[in-house]
Amino acid sequence: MMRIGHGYDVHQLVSDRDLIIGGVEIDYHYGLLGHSDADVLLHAICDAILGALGEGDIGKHFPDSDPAFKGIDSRKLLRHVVEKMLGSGFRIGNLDSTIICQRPKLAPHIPQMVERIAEDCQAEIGRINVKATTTEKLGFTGRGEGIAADAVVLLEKIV
Ligand SMILES: Nc1ccn([C@@H]2O[C@H](COP(=O)(O)O)[C@@H](O)[C@H]2O)c(=O)n1
Ligand SMILES: C[C@@]1(CO)OP(=O)(O)OP(=O)(O)OC[C@H]1O
Repeated sequence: MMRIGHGYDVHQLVSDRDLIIGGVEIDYHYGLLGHSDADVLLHAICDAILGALGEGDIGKHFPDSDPAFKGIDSRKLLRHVVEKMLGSGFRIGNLDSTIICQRPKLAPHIPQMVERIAEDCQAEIGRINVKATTTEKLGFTGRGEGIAADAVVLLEKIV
């Protein structure tokens, strides 16, 4: 049996915050604003896995009203979601994702993001794909007001 899920997230870019995407800290003069570390890609991936499991979304499992999640490393949230997935008898078939970001240039950081996501998902590197695109300076991402990410995941039943 297979299950498909999709996730999408957006965070605002502001000064005085670290920029953490895909579990990787990126040197930049703006960072993403959020209750957690605001890792927009990992949030989209959590939502995709939860969606495939029919388990709602990240806000249901980790409410931003709960101080326990303030400033939390989103890799911890992803690992928690992955434990839930494995506990339900599923593993990652493959995962594809896109970071929608005008600046900074993300390509040099993508291999490290893939490594960390694969580790947290308990999946082989070959099952994980991360892409980046600008929006040719159009829209809120193009103006550098925020970064968006989306993710699609296929889960396979463990036999
Ligand atoms: N923040 C970004 C956005 C894109 N890239 C890479 O640039 C290539 C071209 O992007 P388009 O917007 O023209 O689709 C693509 O290969 C992206 O991986 C990037 O490194 N950082
Ligand atoms: C992750 C959580 C919880 O700290 O906070 P944020 O970092 O604001 O992120 P968001 O994508 O709005 O998702 C859900 C939240 O509950």
